[in-house]
Amino acid sequence: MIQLVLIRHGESMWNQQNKFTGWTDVELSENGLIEARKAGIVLKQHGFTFDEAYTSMLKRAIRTLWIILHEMDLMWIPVQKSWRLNERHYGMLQGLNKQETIDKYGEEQVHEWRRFVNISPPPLTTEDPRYPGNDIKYQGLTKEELPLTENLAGTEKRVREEWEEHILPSLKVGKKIIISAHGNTLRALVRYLDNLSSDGVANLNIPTGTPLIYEFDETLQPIRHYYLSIEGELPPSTVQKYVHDNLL
Ligand SMILES: O=C(O)[C@H](O)COP(=O)(O)O
Repeated sequence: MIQLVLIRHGESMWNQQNKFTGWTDVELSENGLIEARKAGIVLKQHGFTFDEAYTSMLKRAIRTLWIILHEMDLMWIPVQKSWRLNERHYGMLQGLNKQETIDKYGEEQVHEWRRFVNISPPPLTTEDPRYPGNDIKYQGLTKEELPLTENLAGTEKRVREEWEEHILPSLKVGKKIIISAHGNTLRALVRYLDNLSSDGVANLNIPTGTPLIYEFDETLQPIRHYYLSIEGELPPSTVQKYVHDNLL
């Protein structure tokens, strides 16, 4: 049986302030730092270890991974950072408070922007300071790869590229892998792994800082998945969703 560990970064400063974050490079909150440390302790206590790690270009996911690997004395393993694992880009919504956006545009429009696969929030212009083309982290990306906004289909496409190009080949040769990423990139991966419809993940909100363990058979077909806590396995249905997701 092959295992894969997925973890959404610990609570960020903008999760705490209920703001649309996307590619904005915000820090973890104090609570998020504690969540990341707990995740490392839980994974170590339950006998997990890793050969490789994958994360995004955003510090909230990178620092979550660093804290976990530090707790497990695994800071020496190779870490692949990729923009393809970045959170979904939220366009002009980045930096806006989620509740204020609902008050302005209505719950239905905000739900469409957040969870409809083929709907994108209003786009940035290339002059906007939030445009990734103005960020040295993304200097290697083509103009087509640099988002002004993004729908979930676009997020899924780039996550699948990273999965097929780097992560799956490593799993196939028996590498033990952890992926530290974001709410929508992990929803995209879960949808792909479990072959779910877009409706199947519309109400799936992956909690921050809680290890999600996937088990595969020898043909890399998913057998089951569960969240891991100090007490052990938690069925997905029992996991306390992240607060801000419940606000919307
Ligand atoms: O980018 C964000 O704002 C959050 O991390 C995910 O937001 P969502 O749950 O509204 O997609």
